[in-house]
Amino acid sequence: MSVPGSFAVLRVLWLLSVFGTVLPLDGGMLFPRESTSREVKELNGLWDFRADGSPNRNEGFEKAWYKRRVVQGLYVSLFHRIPLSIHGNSKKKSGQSLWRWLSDCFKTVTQFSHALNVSWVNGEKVTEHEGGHLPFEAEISSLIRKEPTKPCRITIAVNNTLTLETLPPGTIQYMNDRTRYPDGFFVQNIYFDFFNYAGIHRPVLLYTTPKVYVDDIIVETNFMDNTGLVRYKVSVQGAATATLKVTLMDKDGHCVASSNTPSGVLKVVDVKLWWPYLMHENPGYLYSMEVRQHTSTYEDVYTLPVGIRTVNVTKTQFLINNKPFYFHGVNKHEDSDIRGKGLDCHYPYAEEILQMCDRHGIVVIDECPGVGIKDIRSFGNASLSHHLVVMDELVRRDKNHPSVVMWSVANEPASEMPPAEFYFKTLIKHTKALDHTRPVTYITDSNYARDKGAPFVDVVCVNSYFSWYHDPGHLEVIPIQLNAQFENWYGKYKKPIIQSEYGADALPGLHMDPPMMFTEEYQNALLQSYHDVFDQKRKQYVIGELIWNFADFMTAQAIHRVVGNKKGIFTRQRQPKAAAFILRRRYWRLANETGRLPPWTKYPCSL
Ligand SMILES: Cc1cc(=O)oc2cc(O[C@@H]3O[C@H](C(=O)O)[C@@H](O)[C@H](O)[C@H]3O)ccc12
Repeated sequence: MSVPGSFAVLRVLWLLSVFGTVLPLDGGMLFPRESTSREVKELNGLWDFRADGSPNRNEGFEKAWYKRRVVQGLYVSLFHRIPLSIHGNSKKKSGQSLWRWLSDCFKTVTQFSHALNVSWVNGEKVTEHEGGHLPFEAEISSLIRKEPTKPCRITIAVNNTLTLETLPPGTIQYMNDRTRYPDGFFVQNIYFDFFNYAGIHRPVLLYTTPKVYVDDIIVETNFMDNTGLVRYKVSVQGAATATLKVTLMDKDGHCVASSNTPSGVLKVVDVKLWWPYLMHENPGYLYSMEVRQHTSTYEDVYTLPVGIRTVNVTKTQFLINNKPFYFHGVNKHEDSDIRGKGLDCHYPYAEEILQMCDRHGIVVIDECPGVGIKDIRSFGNASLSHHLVVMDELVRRDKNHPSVVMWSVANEPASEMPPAEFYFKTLIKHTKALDHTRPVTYITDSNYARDKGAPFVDVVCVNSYFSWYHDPGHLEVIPIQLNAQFENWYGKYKKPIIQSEYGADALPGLHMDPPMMFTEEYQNALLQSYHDVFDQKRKQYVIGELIWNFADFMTAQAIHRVVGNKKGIFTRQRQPKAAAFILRRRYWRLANETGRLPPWTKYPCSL
């Protein structure tokens, strides 16, 4: 790590807001990978943990906890949930936020030639970041200790308080009626339906680069006939000039194209396109782009997986490689029984998950944490500015994933409110300016006639819960209401439509005939009714159906949540409910109709 002439960079891949300022977005955010010039160390495992429960919630800063190990006798692992909500008592209104402090100490790790001595870093503040869903990093070479035997300490303070201007937004509400609540009692109000976990949820990584290094790579792909076109741009930091060698290799490591310039177009003869699973016998084909830069003193090597594919939208279709693609699958949440929030995630998915999707040909709509924008005050300039930065961060992180075919800027905002028009016009224009190769959407549950942001999206994504939240128990309304939903949206906007959420809660093992709400039979019947309508409309302009939800997940406690949301087709422990079999049969039927099955799928996937 302390190789002479190298930078050490601390990368926090995910935690809830650390301090409160937005950093300017310059530089790349390439996923840290090992190479002959780079080392990566994962700092996962047990961290010391301390919640700041002091009356003004500020003791950690006042007493500079970052100057020593934080100890409370409670240890948490990165991938263990920290099920602390911030409901509780606080004496002072100004200091309502509950900070959690985590520290990790370590000594030299043998595979590195020098001392590995990093911390926050050893009492020195290195960075701060607003927003809990996207990675940030800091260069810490100057803070690394020189003596290899001295332990090093990283301290991170995290705070999951949500305000009107955070993403997701929330409010803190004090309950001042002393006949009903104790002194200082407050609650965190949220407008979304998942548990507001605190803590570090994704890997913290320490990695090195040479002082002159490949900072970013942008890749855009296309093809003509059987020639693939890979337009690329490499940014180098640390030197005004550097010599570059860009080599594109196929799966067998054979060079298929190369260049010596920092930007250009690589031509790939007899290209193997990146195809979604079930659209081709060989889905998820990835080339490797090796970028090798050197000066007289430094050499850096970074290898990026590259899938060559195109995405286009017409009035009625979503085209991948000019072939109609039908979205079908699950929405997933970052939640499971043991880990709580971890790598199996949402808003947005973890980089490791996107890498897996790249490899397997799983198509992803990449959504930012703009969920629960319900209060009109969250459409103000401060919120919008932050939202633009979050989209910068998301596109910067995920732009090179072939699996990511569309950006979603929000989920179920109050898009019928007047300020939503300017808000979404600006946000979508900004996102398109960041990436002109992908369509942009947000997920709406507003009425088609009143939605103010829909004119700006490329694909209309609609959530609806007929015979659940509306007309509960009346499955017979689904054909009429779902048909009307589609006709209304398409009639007004002439854009393709995805049913981005539909579903019903089901308690595993609860049965009734005739079906009643919350039984497995009701969930089945509801899905089947929706599917009948999808089967008519997908011949026209409906381009997808995404079930809510892959698995049951934890939420805030509420009278309509029975230890969390039970709309999973799997339980929170990933055991199937009856609906999982309905979905499996349906997806194989769709695949048989429209797809290309890899040879190994013949068994056990027959209907
Ligand atoms: C009360 C309610 C009514 C309604 O019509 O829709 C709706 C949608 C809600 O959130 C979305 O649906 C999922 C669900 O309720 O199961 C959520 O988990 C998801 O995050 C939301 O996109 C909530 C409540 C209502």
